[in-house]
Amino acid sequence: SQPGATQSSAWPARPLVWGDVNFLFTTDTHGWLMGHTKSGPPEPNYSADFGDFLSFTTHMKSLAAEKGVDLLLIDSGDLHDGTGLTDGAPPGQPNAHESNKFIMRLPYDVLTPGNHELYQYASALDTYKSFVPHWSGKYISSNVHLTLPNTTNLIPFGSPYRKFLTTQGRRVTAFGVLFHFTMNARGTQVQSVEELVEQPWFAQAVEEEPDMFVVAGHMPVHMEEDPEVNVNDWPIVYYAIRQRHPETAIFIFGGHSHKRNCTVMDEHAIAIQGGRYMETVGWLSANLTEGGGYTRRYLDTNRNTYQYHTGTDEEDFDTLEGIELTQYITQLADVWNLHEVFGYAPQDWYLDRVEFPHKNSVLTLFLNDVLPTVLRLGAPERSNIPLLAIFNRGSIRYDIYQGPFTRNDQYTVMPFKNQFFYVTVPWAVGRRVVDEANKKREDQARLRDAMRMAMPSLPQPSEVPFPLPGAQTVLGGPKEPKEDEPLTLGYVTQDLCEGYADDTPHLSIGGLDRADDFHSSPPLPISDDTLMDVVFPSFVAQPIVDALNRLFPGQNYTVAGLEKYMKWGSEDVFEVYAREKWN
Ligand SMILES: O=c1ccn([C@@H]2O[C@H](COP(=O)(O)O)[C@@H](O)[C@H]2O)c(=O)[nH]1
Repeated sequence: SQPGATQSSAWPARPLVWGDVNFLFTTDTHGWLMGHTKSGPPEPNYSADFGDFLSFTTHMKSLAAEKGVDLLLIDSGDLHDGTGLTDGAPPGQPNAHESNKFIMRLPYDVLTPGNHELYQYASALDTYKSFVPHWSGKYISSNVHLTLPNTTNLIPFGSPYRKFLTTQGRRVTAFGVLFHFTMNARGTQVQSVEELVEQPWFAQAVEEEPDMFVVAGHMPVHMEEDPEVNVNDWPIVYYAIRQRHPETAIFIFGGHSHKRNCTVMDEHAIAIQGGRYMETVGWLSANLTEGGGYTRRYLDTNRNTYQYHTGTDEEDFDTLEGIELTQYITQLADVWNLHEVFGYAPQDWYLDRVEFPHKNSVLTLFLNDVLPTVLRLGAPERSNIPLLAIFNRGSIRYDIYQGPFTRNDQYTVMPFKNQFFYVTVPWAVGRRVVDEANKKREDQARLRDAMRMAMPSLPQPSEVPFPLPGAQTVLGGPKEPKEDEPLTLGYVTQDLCEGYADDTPHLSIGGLDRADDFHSSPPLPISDDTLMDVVFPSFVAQPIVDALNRLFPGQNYTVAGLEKYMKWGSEDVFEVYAREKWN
């Protein structure tokens, strides 16, 4: 792991149960290739870096070969937007250009893009040119297309599908599916999942019966409250395959909601996903031959986990390639100055453990102090005009831990490069913008729910042989800790499949389901006709402009007509604040 990373003191509770077909899977890694290096709990649980992960997968592939079984490695997308390694490149270089070279060192069998691969055309194009070719067909994007500069023809972003033989000779048909993402950059195209399954090439690819279908997709395997994340179109893919092949094994690997979860779809189909930020490596094993059945496990990403499951120790765990990758990651972090300290955070602030406006919520810190401070510093000439700052919750991505606050931390909290725009309106209008913008989101969610109700519901699994024979230890609810075994803080997963699936038992860190909605700074004691500046990030300019036009008819606001509030963008905000207040 990276120099200075605090190692975990926790260990897995029981060995993995291997089947004849096994999977390791990642999703929503968002650039956390350095691992989590802080000492505040639960960070040490996730302290392995991508070099460690490479050593782990190498040992696991060897174990699979020794056992004469298959082991496939899958990723479900969102490789960048989340740390300095992916987003801290010098100006002009597309996100993830360097970090993608690290990912290319891993022996993935199937990868697929997430929505973050498509926000910026420059990164999408760079992925297409510098990353996709390396995978020789393993990077699959069944419903994503792109146009090359100065052309109009849509071409597949990755391969539309992949048919291959596993090392043990099993025939696999694989697809890669992204939810119907609509905020993608001009020059990229995402087909809806309904449209995808109607394509003649899709029907043709599905026609021939393989030993198993493997579908990696950037959509959650469960329903979510938040309309931005509640994009579970898996039943459409599932039915498209099931109609033709009633009993063929289907393995679905989801993502996007940043949670661990699992759904049994029928006796021969299961959908599962790991969490986010390289905190989880998922494990799924199945017997295709002896009466079926599955086991699953959510592994914490630390060296204890990796060594325990590969029967290695500090002496023989690291492979040369793993050590080399760790060193390359360290070097890039040094070259990009990611450990430069901007200030010292006086306490922890959490994203998901407490609710806004709790004093330990990173959202509270951001709205009540960070944003007002930085906006005032950034536009001193407007400091006599009252200010309402609006932001979208999804732009804040992680906790802040007490101690040195570095350039890398700035990217883990707020990686996006969005400008701040403003309009000057009477307070009577300004105070209603946030509610109005959120109302529209709720309307869209209701519409989507109505469409979903029109879809056939999933069959109830009957007598699903879960888990594999020999895996009984996995059942029976959370493992009781031994009296002398102190539990560390971490995830305690309750997914939709049978039994207990966390690999290492923990005291629950808690976690809240939140919508990615709009928030604003506290109300002002001013009269309705006082003019004020409403400031918001460019990423949400369209919904805010729409809300303003509904509230203030006749003004005809347009995104193109908006002015920048200050020179700093969202990626600078925490640096400016930490230098000002924590230094
Ligand atoms: O430029 C950007 C791009 C995205 N966001 C925020 O991120 C979420 C999507 O993140 P997921 O990990 O896919 O959930 C999006 O809804 C925005 O809130 C941003 O702020 N700026």
